[in-house]
Amino acid sequence: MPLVAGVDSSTQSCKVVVRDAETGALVRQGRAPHPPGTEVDPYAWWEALQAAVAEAGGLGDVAAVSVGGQQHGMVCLDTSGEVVRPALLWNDTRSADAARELVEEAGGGETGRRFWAEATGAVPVASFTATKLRWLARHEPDNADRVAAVCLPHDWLTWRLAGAPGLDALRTDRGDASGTGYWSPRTGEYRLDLLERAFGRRPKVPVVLGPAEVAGHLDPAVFGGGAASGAAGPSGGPVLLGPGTGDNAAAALGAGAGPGDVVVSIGTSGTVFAVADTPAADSTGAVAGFADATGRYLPLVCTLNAARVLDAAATLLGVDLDRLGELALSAPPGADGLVLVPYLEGERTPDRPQATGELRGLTLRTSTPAHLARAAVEGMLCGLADGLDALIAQGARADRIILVGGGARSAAVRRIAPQVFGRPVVVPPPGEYVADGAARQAAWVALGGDTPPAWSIGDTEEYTGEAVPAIRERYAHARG
Ligand SMILES: Nc1ncnc2c1ncn2[C@@H]1O[C@H](COP(=O)(O)OP(=O)(O)O)[C@@H](O)[C@H]1O
Ligand SMILES: O=C(CO)[C@@H](O)[C@H](O)COP(=O)(O)O
Repeated sequence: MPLVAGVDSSTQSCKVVVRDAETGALVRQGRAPHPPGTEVDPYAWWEALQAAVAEAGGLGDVAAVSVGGQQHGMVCLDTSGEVVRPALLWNDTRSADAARELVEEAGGGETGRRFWAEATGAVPVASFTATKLRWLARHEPDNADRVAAVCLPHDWLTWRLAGAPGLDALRTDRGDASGTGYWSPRTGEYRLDLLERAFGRRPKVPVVLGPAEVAGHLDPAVFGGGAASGAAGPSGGPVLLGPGTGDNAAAALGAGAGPGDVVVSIGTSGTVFAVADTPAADSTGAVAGFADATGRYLPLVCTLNAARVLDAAATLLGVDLDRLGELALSAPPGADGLVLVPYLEGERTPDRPQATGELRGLTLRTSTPAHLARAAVEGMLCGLADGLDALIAQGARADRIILVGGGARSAAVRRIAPQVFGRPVVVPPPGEYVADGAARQAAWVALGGDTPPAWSIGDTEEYTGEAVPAIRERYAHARG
């Protein structure tokens, strides 16, 4: 019974699961928080990973480990492998002007957007690594001069697990490479010319591995040495490191998404994505044509405002998340016309990095905690419903909608989602689907084979409900 470990180094926390490689059965798990903010010292992720591994009972008996991580974050390293500056995260919008510049320089308007969509699968927005590099070159030239290599959060953590053995040992995978803005999912090659266009030169980038290739071996020294601390695999051999991937690609693997499935993930980000056999190139910029973790593609829509909209509404009302959900369910569908456009961190889809949130339809009748709670849940879901429309417009089938992420733990979200989406949603048992996907990849690396091992995700629950079109109509009017 070989064991494997999967890591989810996401925006708010690090989660580690240890599972049976063959059956997928959960053996143990751990988690540790990440610091807040959109600019984070990567060593904070490293410390959280170590704490989460310790809580999960160490890695001494696992055959392989894979890391799933928040996408796009810019981790810059100097020639000695030291971090040049804190990482800029996917939800840091300071590079919005850089994104606009890159589109302008490619011809602007539809021409510029089409250029990028065809070259890299996606139109640049502030989230993507290429725009952050442009920002760095413009605003911090001294730091930019020190950059010898650029990589992403999961690449850096995998490299640290290997003992940080020199910049040539940096590895990534197709899924995360596809969120940089300088890698083409269609050709499977870097576009170093576009990296140079963004940054002014070509720092080293990680080698892109195939879905089950070995990225290296766990360094015996990283957890203090000795087999019990994770120095050696169960048979005394080295612990394999999987290629890892971006958190959404890992969630697709963890939730067992297949043809016809659309995954809606409600974490810090809201994402709507499908596994596809062909790459996407949406010049409107709504759908990012990423790659997945199995050799296929992952067309994806991402909003900046998801579970934290619920956190913010709960704070405003002075209640916890369970009470927020009860309040939301006690108000009528449509909240009697109260609409929250929840652009609390600006927004990425639609591309409005400077936007702020708006509450519309306040009356004496709607000025209640229940109405506000309902408007928060509905507003967040409306942003995701727009994403679902965009994905379908790009050819995705949506035979089944699978709801995952921290926000899916809310009964109100699960019950209101069908009214907003106009379709039933399927909810797997509460779990850490990104970490699970990373673990499934690790099992694939450990066991070999052409496809990942077949793991069951357990019994799903289906939530149904009549569509309430007025919710989206009023939202569309309010968001403009
Ligand atoms: N019972 C719950 N009801 C509503 N939201 C919840 C609940 N439990 C967790 N969450 C939300 O989940 C979010 C974290 O989700 P997660 O998927 O772990 O995020 P990330 O992967 O971005 O770090 C938090 O913002 C929190 O509000
Ligand atoms: O930017 C994207 C996808 O393009 C985000 O989905 C990040 O990958 C962060 O994910 P979470 O931490 O919210 O799961």
